[in-house]
Amino acid sequence: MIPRVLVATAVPAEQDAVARSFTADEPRGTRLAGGVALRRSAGFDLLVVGVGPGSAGARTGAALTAAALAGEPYGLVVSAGIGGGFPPHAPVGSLVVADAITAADLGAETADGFVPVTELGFGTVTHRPPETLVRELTAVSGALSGTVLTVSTVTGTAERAALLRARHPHALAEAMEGFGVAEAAAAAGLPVLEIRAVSNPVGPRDRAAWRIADALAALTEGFGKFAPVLGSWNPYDL
Ligand SMILES: O=C(O)c1cccc(C(=O)CC[C@H]2O[C@@H](n3cnc4c(=O)[nH]cnc43)[C@H](O)[C@@H]2O)c1
Repeated sequence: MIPRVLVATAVPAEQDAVARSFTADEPRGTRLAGGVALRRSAGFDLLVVGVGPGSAGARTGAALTAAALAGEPYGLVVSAGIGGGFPPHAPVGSLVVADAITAADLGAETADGFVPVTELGFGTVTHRPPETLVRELTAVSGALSGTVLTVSTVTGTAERAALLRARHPHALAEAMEGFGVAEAAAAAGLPVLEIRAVSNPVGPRDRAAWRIADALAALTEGFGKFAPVLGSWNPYDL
């Protein structure tokens, strides 16, 4: 059976960019418990989950639970939107499909440096999307694949960017929702993907220079190529 797909974006502009890739049918809205608005388009359900991992995790979890209780469970969850790219690995305008979704700052600072929660005996800091699906998506789109970090604070200095790359050598991008969405998916026993279109370099803050329109266009173009793969993906190919 073809899995139902939930696509979580932080803000409506990102949702619109995803929806623009579906030329086939008109979206229709549904209201879930707690006032969560769900937009249904071309077989995909699109949900605005807010900025940051807490909001993203809570709203994604609510939508997954509501769907399961209604007897229409999802089979796949996608965190999508714009993000910062680590230069020169992920240039502005490029598209990144996460092969690992990692909480970059979930842990403790010690005299010997940062310690992730897993080394303190708690939880997880990384979720891994299905390898076969990541391979197929990069093959159809030319997207990059690597680690996407989830941060609660947008990186604003070259020093912080270098520190994150030193700690996570496979990191291509950072954003603020992926790990929250992934935690909700994992709690529901579902696979997760994260897709980011790079709007700005990770490094010294220059918000005026963010190329948001270019990144949103890249997201639309990328989703146009991803949608047929996601729509026909068989979870048993995991
Ligand atoms: O102002 C707009 O038109 C607009 C349109 C779409 C999105 C935005 C956002 O500001 C979304 C914030 C969202 O972006 C992610 N993001 C982007 N760059 C970074 C970064 O360098 N580090 C961390 N996160 C980044 C993040 O996921 C935010 O939720 C505005």
